[in-house]
Amino acid sequence: MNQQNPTSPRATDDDRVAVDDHVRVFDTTLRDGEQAPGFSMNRSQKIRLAHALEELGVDVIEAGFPQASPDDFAAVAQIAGELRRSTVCGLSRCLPGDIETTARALEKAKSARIHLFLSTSPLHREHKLGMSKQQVIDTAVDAVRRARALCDDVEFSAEDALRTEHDFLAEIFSAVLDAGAVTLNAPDTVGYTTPTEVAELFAWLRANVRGAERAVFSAHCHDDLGLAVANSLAAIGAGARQVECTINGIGERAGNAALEEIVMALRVRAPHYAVDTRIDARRLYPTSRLLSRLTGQALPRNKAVVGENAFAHESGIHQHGMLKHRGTYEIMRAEDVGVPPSRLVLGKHSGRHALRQRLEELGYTPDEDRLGVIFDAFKQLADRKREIHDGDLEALALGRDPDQPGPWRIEQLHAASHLRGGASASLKLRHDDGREVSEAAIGDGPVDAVVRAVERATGEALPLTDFRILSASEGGDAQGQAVLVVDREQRQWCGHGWSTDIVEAAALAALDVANAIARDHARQTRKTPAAKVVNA
Ligand SMILES: CC(=O)SCCNC(=O)CCNC(=O)[C@H](O)C(C)(C)COP(=O)(O)OP(=O)(O)OC[C@H]1O[C@@H](n2cnc3c(N)ncnc32)[C@H](O)[C@@H]1OP(=O)(O)O
Ligand SMILES: CC(C)C(=O)C(=O)O
Ligand SMILES: [Mg+2]
Repeated sequence: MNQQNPTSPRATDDDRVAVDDHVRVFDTTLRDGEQAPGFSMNRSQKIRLAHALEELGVDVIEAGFPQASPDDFAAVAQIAGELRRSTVCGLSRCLPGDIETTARALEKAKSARIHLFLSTSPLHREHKLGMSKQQVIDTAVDAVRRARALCDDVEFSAEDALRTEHDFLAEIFSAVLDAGAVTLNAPDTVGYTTPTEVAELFAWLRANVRGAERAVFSAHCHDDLGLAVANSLAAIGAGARQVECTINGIGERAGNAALEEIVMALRVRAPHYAVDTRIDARRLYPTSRLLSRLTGQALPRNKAVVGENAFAHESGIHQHGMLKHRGTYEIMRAEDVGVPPSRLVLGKHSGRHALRQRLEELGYTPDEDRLGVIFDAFKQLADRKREIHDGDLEALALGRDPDQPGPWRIEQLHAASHLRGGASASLKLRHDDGREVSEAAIGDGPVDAVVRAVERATGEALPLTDFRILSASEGGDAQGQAVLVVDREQRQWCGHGWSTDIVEAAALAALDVANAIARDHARQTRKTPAAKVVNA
């Protein structure tokens, strides 16, 4: 591959242009994020996310690429008309038609930006655009002038900047700055650069672009080598004062730099970076969850800052430390990024300290001998199940069979799929208090029907936000694990069911949630204190 190896002259400290300590957050979830396969959103979803981004405190929202389609135009126009605090930006090629369309889409914005881009690297100039260096400069300058005639705030991006010759990059940035651009973006379009290289480039540009003191330099890093956040931070360290990023790091190919990671790196390591954004970090988790829900794309559990495991601890040694002082194993507080308080997950790696703490929170105070018996049973159970839930613990504490924590148990189940779509299910449940209930329901498929039947029989609404079947063992008679997530009363309930029959696994998972809700209501009547991790 024809990789450029541009020289990397270094700027001396004396050459540097003074910069302020505000890093502008330019969010491109609705443009670069949305253009990646699997992440497209309809207009009303985009509007919803745009409002959430404004609430989050994003400085600039790239709302779309108005020339791309009538719907993209309409979404950008509606976002421009509705937002009042964030600048609304539209992406545009360096073509008169694109620029006019983008300006029209932004007409109603309180604060608007046209974002022009044109490739500058030799590979793109030669093979993609078929343009000489001079043609690239002339096209960019002409476009910036046209855009400035329609909008005061114009950003220019040199696409594939990180594989562009440094002196050509400085030349084109100087020219577009003269023509009226305000923000100069040097994107690592293909995620090729490294932190050292990107820092050298930004320092060099600040020293060598004519009029650099008037410009805001911007970084836009892709994650092809998993370096997007590190590269963005390195650019900020070298004077970039705008960072382009996306919620959950979604974006073209491996994605863009994750907004929540950059924001929290700058905040957690504040003395190191000495700059900050205006993001309300407590909105990070809700915004991340909203995006996942809108796109239907779940996050990996171990995703930094906003993943399910980011503030969860299962291993005994960590839990012991957390119970003494949470700074032992956490560098930021869950509540500061809007995540519900840290939780100790009980599983096969947990120890007695965490077990005792959770039992006490549930209202059980076993003596040392009894705790030892419960702990042995807990370890055996944990070897079979991935996570131990409160219902399991209560059953162990009460000496009941933890696989059937109740109060509802399935006595009979029947489900059938119908030939031209649809399915029905009927079941009989028995309650610990002796009641027996039989119910039937229809649904889009057998899983839907069985969940509806559990709802009717238990009287608990189960609005599903996620349903998955995982293979829990191997071979032809593999056990399936159904995982079912319900959002209710501003809480998330997660149920599990195991069976070789996936419909039965789904019924058990639905019953697991209905039982957990029923037990929670019973517990609240007993006024048991809520779980918490000891202070920092
Ligand atoms: C790095 C990035 O993320 S850039 C943004 C990428 N995002 C997208 O492409 C999503 C939206 N895109 C689209 O909907 C379509 O590509 C459209 C509507 C913009 C254009 O569609 P078409 O006119 O059919 O062109 P197509 O996409 O096939 O090819 C791109 C054309 O734009 C030209 N082009 C590419 N970048 C630029 C630019 N920055 N300035 C001017 N022209 C450009 C190409 O040379 C090519 O021109 P040609 O048609 O004269 O050969
Ligand atoms: C349009 C530009 C900024 C881009 O997305 C890229 O180069 O990655
Ligand atoms: Mg990009």
